[in-house]
Amino acid sequence: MQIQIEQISKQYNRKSYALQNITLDIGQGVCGLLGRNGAGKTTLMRILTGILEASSGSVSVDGMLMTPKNRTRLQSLIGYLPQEVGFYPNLTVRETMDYIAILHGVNGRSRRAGIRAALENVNLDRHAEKKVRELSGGMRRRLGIAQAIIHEPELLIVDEPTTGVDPEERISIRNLLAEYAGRRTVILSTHIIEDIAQSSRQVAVLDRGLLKYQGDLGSMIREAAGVVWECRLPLGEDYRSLLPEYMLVASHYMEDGIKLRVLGSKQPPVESTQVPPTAEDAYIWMIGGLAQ
Ligand SMILES: Nc1ncnc2c1ncn2[C@@H]1O[C@H](COP(=O)(O)OP(=O)(O)OP(=O)(O)O)[C@@H](O)[C@H]1O
Repeated sequence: MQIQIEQISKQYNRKSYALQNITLDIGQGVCGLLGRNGAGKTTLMRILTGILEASSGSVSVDGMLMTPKNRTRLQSLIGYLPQEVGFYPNLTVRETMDYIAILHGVNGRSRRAGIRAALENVNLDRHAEKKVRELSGGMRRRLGIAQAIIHEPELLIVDEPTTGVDPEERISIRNLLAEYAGRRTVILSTHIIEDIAQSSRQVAVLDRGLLKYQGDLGSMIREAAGVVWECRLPLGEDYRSLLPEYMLVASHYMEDGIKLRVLGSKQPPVESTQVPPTAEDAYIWMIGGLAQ
């Protein structure tokens, strides 16, 4: 499936842009949409699903423009997992799926088979008779994915699927999304680089409504070549005043000093060596540093 986003802008008010002139082509596989809170990820995803209208620009899916006339047809090809899904706590997993399948118009025998397949896909089949209120955070996220794939969409859009889940669940969610993307397109938003590092063929970085990068992860990492430094400072030194122009990636306090990983185009004026960039370095470099 090919998704073309052309010059999309969105203003919720007249003062600022949530998205500004975003042009992005997305193909088969996992596309990681990276950005910190407020970057515009949810806004872009909602526009892609047809829930929200852009202020200007266009979206087309396999050549079909997202217009009011085409919306229902296109939405039948799209599955969406928002950040928060309002499940009924007293329904069981199976009842929840049944309810959602009916809303999608999946009926009869194909409904039962579809529910079974979706629950198997997310490893919830053994918990089908559990009440939603008895599920862990990670299991709820997996139920969210199951409801989004009940109609076997060609395009699956998931908004921050690993937020608030433990590390083991996070890996399991990443794997099942990668597996789903084997034959289809998955757009996954996150602010956690590890969520996309293994599986994403394409990466897009949003920052304050602007598209800072689109391409593959390897090229994104190369963008930060030559700007990553490991520095050593004596304990007690204030690195913020010594290195005010550098972006901090990590700091480690050791018994014999402070080890820092910083980003900057020139060698820092302290004991330092240049090191190869990681995906995280490249991401922080692109968004101009982490919020302090
Ligand atoms: N309904 C709304 N009305 C007004 N402003 C909004 C609305 N929804 C989002 N915004 C603003 O648009 C910008 C982008 O928000 P958006 O939720 O798309 O970002 P995000 O990258 O998904 O962040 P998060 O991960 O925190 O959800 C933010 O400045 C946000 O405050």
